[in-house]
Amino acid sequence: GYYEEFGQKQGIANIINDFVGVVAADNRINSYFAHANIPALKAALTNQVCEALGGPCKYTGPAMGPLHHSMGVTQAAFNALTEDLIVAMDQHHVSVPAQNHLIKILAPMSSDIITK
Ligand code: HEM
Repeated sequence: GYYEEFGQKQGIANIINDFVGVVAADNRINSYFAHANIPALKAALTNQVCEALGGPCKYTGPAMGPLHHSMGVTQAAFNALTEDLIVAMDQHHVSVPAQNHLIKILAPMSSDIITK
């Protein structure tokens, strides 16, 4: 399954680690993360992606809407973040079908996350 293709929880954690690094270096969106708790963000994203891919993890944080509600996330920022995730998945040689599977799960969350 896709969970195995991503390298299970450790593989996902490695991809998320690099993804957050790509975001931090991305001047289009890194200002959103200026005050973020990066270790907590990495742990939460790892659990969320692991669960979404059918792994034995559970994301226990707030729902996406309330969490991002006051951040003023734009469509352009959402798209940039998605591009950064693809960069990180490419770096880890995740296959295109597996990448598309994850993007298809995340894309509908944009309606809760984009508020501006
Ligand atoms: C499908 C897309 C997204 C998902 C799945 C997602 C997921 C998450 C999760 C799970 C957290 C919680 C971290 C924690 O509990 O500590 C979080 C926080 C956050 N997200 Fe997102 N997010 C998405 C899109 C975005 C976008 C597009 C932006 C802005 C460009 C953004 C900005 C933030 C910020 C600034 C935080 C707060 C970090 C902190 O205060 O410590 N997110 N996101």
